[in-house]
Amino acid sequence: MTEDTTQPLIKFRNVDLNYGETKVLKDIDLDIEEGKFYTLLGPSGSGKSTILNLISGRLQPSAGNILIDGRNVNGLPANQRKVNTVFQNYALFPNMNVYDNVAFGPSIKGLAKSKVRELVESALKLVKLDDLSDREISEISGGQQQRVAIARALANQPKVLLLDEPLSALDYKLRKEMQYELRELQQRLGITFIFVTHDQEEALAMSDWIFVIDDGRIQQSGTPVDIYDEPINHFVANFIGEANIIPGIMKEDYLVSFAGKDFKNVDAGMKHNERVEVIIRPEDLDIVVPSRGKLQVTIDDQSFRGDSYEITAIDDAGNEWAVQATNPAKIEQRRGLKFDPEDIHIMRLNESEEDFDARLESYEGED
Ligand SMILES: Nc1ncnc2c1ncn2[C@@H]1O[C@H](COP(=O)(O)OP(=O)(O)OP(=O)(O)O)[C@@H](O)[C@H]1O
Repeated sequence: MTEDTTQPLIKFRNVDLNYGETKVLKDIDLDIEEGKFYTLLGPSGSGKSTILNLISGRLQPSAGNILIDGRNVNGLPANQRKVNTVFQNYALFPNMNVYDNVAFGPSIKGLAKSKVRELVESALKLVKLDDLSDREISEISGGQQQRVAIARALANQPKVLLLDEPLSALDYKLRKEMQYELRELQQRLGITFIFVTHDQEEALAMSDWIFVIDDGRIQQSGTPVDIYDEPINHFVANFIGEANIIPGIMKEDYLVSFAGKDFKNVDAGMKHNERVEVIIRPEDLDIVVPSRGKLQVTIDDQSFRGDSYEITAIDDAGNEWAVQATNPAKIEQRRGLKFDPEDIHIMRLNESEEDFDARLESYEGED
């Protein structure tokens, strides 16, 4: 295996941010590489925008170091960083037309008029607004304003584009379209995007890499598939998609006990009889005739979700299971729950991200 010696574009090492006595960010370590789509995902108040503000230079860390391109930027003001931000409210100038909004950044840098024109035209083309450059901001739609905000940031030719919940003001359909467009734009330009959202579906759909933030800490980082399939703790499992989380005991490698029964699974590397939490996603459960079920359940509730039914079933040990099913079930009927060994995911209690990664690597290497 060849060692990857590429230097991350942005590095946080042991970064804290305090407001007086309040610790808003705690011991943040992160690496951002060039040319990828990163997402900071977490609930309101978790610290996502604060991380963006530290990257852009609007805030300075209370402790720790931030490096951009290998250079320590602690204390370096925002206007000296090759970073631009697109805000949730777009922060456009309402009294200027589309062209002038986009031209603002390059113009105040004192570039020649012809160079400004070139940058503006190219940025507007990228977001497909080149035919609206004379329109006033009040004469374009919300989705178009969103694009102007992106074009305005791109006209500054940033190495990194920071996007702070840029889609949250859009309706569902437009939001889906813009998710696709942003992802496509990032891939075409090859510049680094760092995108903030509290919407897990959006994060899973758009990102190369996700940092899940809660309570001022990075809870887990990884690809969307890794985070969905192998959440490190209760918070991540609940926040990313829906999850059934049941207490269990790892009796030995590849054998877990929960709901009063033993099941084969695919996890290893825990202590003998270690207490764990077991996760099974609702879409990985099937409702079957009782004789084919691994667990016996009674149907408790169900609701129609357009493309599926969400069914709640209670097992004989009293655990409640959410099941995503294509067919309806009958309330109070006795049924079986079916799942495969690989659908059972195990979380240790209080495992650090380093230990978690090392354990996954060591037992995945055994196959
Ligand atoms: N100027 C400030 N003074 C004191 N506390 C602040 C200040 N700005 C932010 N905070 C606190 O810092 C924490 C993190 O805020 P931040 O804006 O980074 O969260 P967020 O994850 O981006 O939330 P949201 O999704 O709601 O924008 C919050 O608890 C917030 O109340």
